[in-house]
Amino acid sequence: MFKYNCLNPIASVGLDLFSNDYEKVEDLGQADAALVRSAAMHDLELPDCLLAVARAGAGVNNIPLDKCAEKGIVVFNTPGANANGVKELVFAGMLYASRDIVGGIDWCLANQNDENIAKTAEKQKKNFAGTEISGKKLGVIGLGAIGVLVANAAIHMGMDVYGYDPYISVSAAWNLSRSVKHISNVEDIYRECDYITIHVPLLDSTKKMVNAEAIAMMKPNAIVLNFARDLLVDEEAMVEALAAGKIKKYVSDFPNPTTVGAKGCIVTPHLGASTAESEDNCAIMAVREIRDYMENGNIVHSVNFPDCSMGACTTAGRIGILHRNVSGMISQYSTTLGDAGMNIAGMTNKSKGDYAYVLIDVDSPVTDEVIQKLENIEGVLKVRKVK
Ligand SMILES: NC(=O)C1=CN([C@@H]2O[C@H](COP(=O)(O)OP(=O)(O)OC[C@H]3O[C@@H](n4cnc5c(N)ncnc54)[C@H](O)[C@@H]3O)[C@@H](O)[C@H]2O)C=CC1
Ligand SMILES: O=C(O)C(=O)COP(=O)(O)O
Repeated sequence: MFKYNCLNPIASVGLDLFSNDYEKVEDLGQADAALVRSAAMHDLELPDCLLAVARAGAGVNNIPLDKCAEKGIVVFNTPGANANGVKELVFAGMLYASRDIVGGIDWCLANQNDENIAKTAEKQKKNFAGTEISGKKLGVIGLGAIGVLVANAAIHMGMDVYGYDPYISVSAAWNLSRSVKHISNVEDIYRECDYITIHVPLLDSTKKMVNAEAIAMMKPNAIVLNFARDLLVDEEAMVEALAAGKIKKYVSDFPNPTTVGAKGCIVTPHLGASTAESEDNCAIMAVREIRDYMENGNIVHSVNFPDCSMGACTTAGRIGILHRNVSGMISQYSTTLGDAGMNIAGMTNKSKGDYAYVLIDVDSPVTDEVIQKLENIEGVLKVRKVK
C-alpha cells in the first residue's frame, strides 16, 4: 500500500486514477508521495519515507529541488498541462490593458438605475475607448509550453511577433509558427515591442531579469504582461515607470503590496492555471507520473533527476538507485549484484547535472541484504526495491 498526501487541493479526476493500492493521508510525515500546486515547501520537514513530489503545474520555485535530490526525493512537474489556460488569460490581459473594459463595465453597473442608459452609454463610451492588438508588435520572452502557444495565437490575431529564448527546446521550436521572428538579443524586444510578455521559469538567473535598465529601454506606452512570477520583474522600478507615464500598463497574475492598487497595474490573483481543464490535465499527469515511479521505478518529467524508463518489470526483480553523478558507480553496483549471485537482465542509467539514476532488472528476487549493500556505497542517495 502506498500513501500519498495532497498539500493543495488536487482535481479528483486525477486522484481517481490512484488504484486501491493507494491511500490518501492527511500527514505529509507518513506519505510516500506528495502532490502540490503552489504551496511553499521550502520550510517543510521532509520525512524519510517521502519518495516523490509531483507539482501539478509548471513552476517549481515553491519546492526545494536540491534538498529533495539530496534526500533521494524525485520531484516531477506536468509540462504543458496548464499552458492553454495561461495562454488564454494572457490574451485577456492584453485586451484589458488595451481598452478600458473594466472602466466600461463599472460605468454600466454605476448607471444601472438609469432608464436611459442605452442613450447615455452612446455619449459616454468615448471615455472607455482603446486600441487594437492587431498590427502591434508583441515580444514573447521564453518560448516553452506557454510562450509558444501565446506567440502562435498572437500571429493569428494579426500581431507582429518577436520571440526570444536562447534555450528553446527542439520540440518547442518545431511547434513555433514560422511567422514568429527569431530574436537573439532580448534588448531588441525591449526596444521594439508594444507588448512584452514573459514566460520563463523563476531561477537565480532570471530573477529581476526585467529590471530598471530593461524598462528604460522600452517604448513609451509599452504594455508588459507577467503571467510567470512576480520576482522576474523589478516591480518597484515598474511601478515608478507606470507613475511616470513611461509604461502604459503592467498586467500581473501575482498580487503583492507593490503592485495591487498602483497606477497602471492590472492584477489578477494567480488565475493562469485556474481552469477546470488545466486543473484536470495537471492532476491526471501528476498522478500518472507518481504511479509510474512508485510501481515501476520509471522517472518521467522530473525536474531534479533524469528521466529514465524501462516500462514494466518482467523479470524477477527491479532495483532503482538514485545517486550522485560521479564515476565508478555502475561498476560498484554490478560487482555488488555479481557477488550476491544475481544476474543483471537489463539496466538503464541516466544523468542530469549533479544527479543520476539507474534502473536494474535482475533475474532473481531482490534481497534486503543486497539493498543494504547498495545503500552503503558512497554517492548513493536512495535505493528502492521496486519489485
Ligand atoms: N500564472 C500561472 O498560473 C502560471 C504560471 N506559470 C509560470 O510560467 C512559467 C513558464 O511556464 P511553461 O511555459 O509551462 O514552462 P516551460 O519550461 O515549458 O518554458 C519555459 C521556457 O523559458 C525558457 N527560458 C529559461 N530561461 C530563459 C531566459 N533567461 N530567457 C528566455 N527564455 C528562457 C526555457 O528555455 C523554456 O523554453 C513557469 O515556470 C511558471 O513560473 C506556469 C503555469 C501557470
Ligand atoms: O503551474 C504553475 O507554475 C502555476 O503558477 C500554476 O499555479 P497553481 O497550480 O494554479 O497554484
